[in-house]
Amino acid sequence: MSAAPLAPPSGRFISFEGIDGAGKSSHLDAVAERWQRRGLEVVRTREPGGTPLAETLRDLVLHQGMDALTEALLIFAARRNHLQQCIAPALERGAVVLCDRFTDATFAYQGAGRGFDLAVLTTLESWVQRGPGGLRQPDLTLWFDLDPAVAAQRLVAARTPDRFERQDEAFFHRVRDGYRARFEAQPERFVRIDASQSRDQVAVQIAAMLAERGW
Ligand SMILES: Nc1ncnc2c1ncn2[C@@H]1O[C@H](COP(=O)(O)OP(=O)(O)OP(=O)(O)O)[C@@H](O)[C@H]1O
Ligand SMILES: Cc1cn([C@H]2C[C@H](O)[C@@H](COP(=O)(O)O)O2)c(=O)[nH]c1=O
Repeated sequence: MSAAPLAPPSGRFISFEGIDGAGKSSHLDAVAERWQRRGLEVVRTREPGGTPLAETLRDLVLHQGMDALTEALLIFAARRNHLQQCIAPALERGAVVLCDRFTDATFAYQGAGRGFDLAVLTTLESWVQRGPGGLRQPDLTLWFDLDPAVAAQRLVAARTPDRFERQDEAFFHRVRDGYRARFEAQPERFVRIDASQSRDQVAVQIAAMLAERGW
């Protein structure tokens, strides 16, 4: 008997998460190409960013000094605009949305990394992400889990660091712990990817995870 045909995940919202340098972006592109080859509309986007307004806010957040509350408010303002202008319309059209980071990053970076009040983040999340169907969250989140020391080595050669990438290793240990806490709290939404492996081995993990879902 032949296997059931693969059904690409129309109208699904998939986020890619992890500390800086974990390897998300490379694999997001590969997943997008896989589904585009099958004729699916794929929207590749990122946070902060994804719309002209949100990209302007991204530039401020990544390059201007500010306190933690200002940072959190700008990130959620960018997210609100991104959800309204880009993500929600794409999902309604039946596209699959692949987003390089979403709100788990805010809980990991602003919450665990900066020590910002998690209750305030939860309130902002509910204001910004509430829609007709309830709180908008990714359907699936791929967490690229990597030791911060390894991520830092990968990034050294890659580019000039922004405000977050200049943080010390202790900051990224806290961010990683923040991601782990999200992963443990919502195991049904998350898949942990062992990002310490080679690019090819990481691609195999992702392919296996997609195959499990028939995607
Ligand atoms: N499995 C891997 N092994 C070794 N190097 C890798 C691996 N995956 C990615 N890299 C390299 O590490 C660097 C960071 O990768 P990438 O930009 O995909 O990470 P990222 O998680 O998207 O980072 P950021 O969030 O900071 O943009 C790049 O130079 C990339 O070529
Ligand atoms: C969504 C989001 C992002 N950040 C930080 C994490 C990264 O250091 C940068 C984005 O850069 P990338 O190269 O596109 O990964 O922004 C954050 O602190 N909080 C967030 O909610």
